[in-house]
Amino acid sequence: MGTEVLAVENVAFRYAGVPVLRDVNLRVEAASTVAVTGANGSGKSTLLHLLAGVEQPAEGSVRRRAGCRLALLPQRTGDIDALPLTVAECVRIGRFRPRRRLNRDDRAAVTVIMERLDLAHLARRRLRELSGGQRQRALIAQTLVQAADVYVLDEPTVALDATSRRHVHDLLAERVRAGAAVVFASHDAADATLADRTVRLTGALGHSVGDAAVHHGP
Ligand SMILES: Nc1ncnc2c1ncn2[C@@H]1O[C@H](COP(=O)(O)OP(=O)(O)OP(=O)(O)O)[C@@H](O)[C@H]1O
Repeated sequence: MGTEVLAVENVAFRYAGVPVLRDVNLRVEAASTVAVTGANGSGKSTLLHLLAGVEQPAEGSVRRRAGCRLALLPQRTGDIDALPLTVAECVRIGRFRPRRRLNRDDRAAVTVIMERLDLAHLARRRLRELSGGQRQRALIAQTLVQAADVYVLDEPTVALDATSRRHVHDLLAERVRAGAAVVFASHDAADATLADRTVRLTGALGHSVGDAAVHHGP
């Protein structure tokens, strides 16, 4: 077994008393990929928020390895579109540290990720002037430019064309080969074939109670 970076044990979660997840168990190891699948409303985003510490479980525990650096790509909301940010500024935010200017490594990482995600020609364009897929690429770049031990991505490729999707898959595979863990949500079962392990949230009774079934291997 690999080194554990994140673990979810017997977790339950409720929004204002309404159960969304129960009995969820998940172990995330370094240098591995975990897919979280399930229908709309089954609790994928909620589970990712618990992993990232954005939400706290009602029951059970979420453990993160000490010092674990986590980069989160939230599911797209309209909020970001209203910000007066250029693509380059959006990506640089991924390297932001309080009271420190971006150094040469930071700037090089920004340049590389923008090239890899075909964003260089859009660097000065404002996010709100972009197509949905272009904007999603900018946000993925902001996440992947971070030096993280775990990348948690909520439906990263949902708005992307086949070429961009392949670029993102290649980048994620590289991060894993370099020792990071990747956890991503998808409602596309085919995406799960990319993962070493899949957590399927079944949304029992067709509504919002998700049970996790963990399968090993693609
Ligand atoms: N802030 C909230 N307050 C109350 N209920 C919420 C909130 N966010 C999500 N829910 C509910 O929790 C359930 C799980 O939502 P979640 O967003 O985790 O699902 P999902 O699997 O990510 O869905 P999708 O595939 O549509 O993105 C849904 O029934 C949803 O209505």
